Amino acid sequence: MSSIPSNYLVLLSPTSLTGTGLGLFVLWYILSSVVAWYRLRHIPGPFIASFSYLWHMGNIFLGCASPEHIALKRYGSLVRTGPNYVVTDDPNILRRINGARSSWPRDSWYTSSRFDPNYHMLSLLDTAARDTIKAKLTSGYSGRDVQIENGVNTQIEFLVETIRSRYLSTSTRHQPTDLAQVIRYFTLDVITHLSYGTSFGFLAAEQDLYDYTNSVDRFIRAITLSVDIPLFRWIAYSPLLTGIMPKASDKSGMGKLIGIGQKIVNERFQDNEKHAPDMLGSFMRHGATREECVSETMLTLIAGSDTTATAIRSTMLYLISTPRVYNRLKAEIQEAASDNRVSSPIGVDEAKRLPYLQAVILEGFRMRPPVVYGQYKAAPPGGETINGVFIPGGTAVGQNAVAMMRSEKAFGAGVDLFRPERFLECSEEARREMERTVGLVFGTGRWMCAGRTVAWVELNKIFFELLRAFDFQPIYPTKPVDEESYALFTHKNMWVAITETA
Ligand code: HEM
Repeated sequence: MSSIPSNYLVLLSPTSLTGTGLGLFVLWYILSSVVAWYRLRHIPGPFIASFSYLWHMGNIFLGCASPEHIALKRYGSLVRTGPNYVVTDDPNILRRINGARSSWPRDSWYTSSRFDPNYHMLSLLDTAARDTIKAKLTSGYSGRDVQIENGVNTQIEFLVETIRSRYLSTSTRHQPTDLAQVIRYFTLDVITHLSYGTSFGFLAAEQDLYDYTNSVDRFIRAITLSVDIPLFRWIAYSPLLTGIMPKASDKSGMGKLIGIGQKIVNERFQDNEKHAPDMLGSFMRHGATREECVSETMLTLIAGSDTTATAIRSTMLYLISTPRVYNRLKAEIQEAASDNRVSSPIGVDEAKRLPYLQAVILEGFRMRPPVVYGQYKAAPPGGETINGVFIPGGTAVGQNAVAMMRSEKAFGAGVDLFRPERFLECSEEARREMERTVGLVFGTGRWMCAGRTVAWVELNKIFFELLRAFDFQPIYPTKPVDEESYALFTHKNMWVAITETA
């Protein structure tokens, strides 16, 4: 019997097999990186992003996605940020690829907004399936079936009452207040009130119920990695990790909120209670199933709390650090209130008649568009040429909202400065165009944010009511807030002293 020569046995030893495996992996990595680089080599961007996701990973680890995306302006309006990612700050490109008749579907980037086994409107890739579910939800989101303004009024009144009773500083009492957290609780209460007919009571409890906001903060890096990096996305949604995903049976975190939502939905379906004047009632009346109602009401909370909170906190931050703007807005508010031109809380129609308030809201969005980048759509199979640049089929093209909002072409000089006057010192036509561009923070076309009516109602009321009742002063002016940015912003430690309005 012939035996294997000893020099072949050496080749089969564990050390040499590991070495060969490693070598093959390195070879595969180099070849696939070259192939990835080659495909989109004509699109400029950071070199490291042309063959790897390291540019994104760096932003995620350092929490600096916003400044890094703003800095991409130097490469032009179509910039490569990953092997298959391109972002744009050109409003016309975004309108084109997101338009009602566009043939660009959602890229697989969207799947990772899923937080339980069921898909919701935002995570569905199939356009027809997403349109079908959207049709069942539209009346709830748009306010046709839900008294959005009444719901927001109730929560604003409660916020003002709560600040007055708990967070007020006087000449004899110093009461530092973390406005970042107060606003986060407010937006959570608004959205749960509108969705389920009863707020979950974050502000009343004056604490992070079920450790929800803490758990979102703790996992923000892991969540963003699984959103942006295909390999991490695959791992996060593989059967390997189903055990660690949020579950309705969890005692805390997102799972706990899913559990509470599921209980409310189950009770409604048990009693066939379809008439409630909230979003859940509307979804049921328009034929959403029990599972769809659980996922879609939870989505309102995920999509509608930290986004709106970012807009409120950022605008408040710029207001309290810009005395000229603060005083001018305060004067407009006091004049409208003393002339009895406004209700209490102010109505949206009344707020729209206050030009400076409107300019402040737009400028706040411009300085900090709550969704920093993303919303990638996939180029159709044959590819498409945009502004003279060929985009091969399957390339994911997304929005660089922060760079778009800092465009001199769209907003004139001094784009890094908070200056609401830019919306007032121009022709009506120029103002309308700037307003249209700011509106892109909600996306555009067929994919536009479903909850923008809710957000606009909140924003039209909150600054007026906060500044009508109170004055705000940053306690640490050299570091008024801790801010990080991923696909969304996070704000912590926004310590202010709040006093009765002078
Ligand atoms: C200032 C606040 C907000 C901003 C800046 C914002 C921004 C966005 C953006 C950029 C998108 C994605 C658009 C795309 O895919 O191209 C989106 C989608 C969505 N937003 Fe908002 N949003 C805000 C508030 C809200 C609120 C309050 C709600 C809930 C009441 C909400 C619910 C949703 C939903 C359900 C989607 C998915 C829509 C779909 O799949 O068609 N958002 N939002």
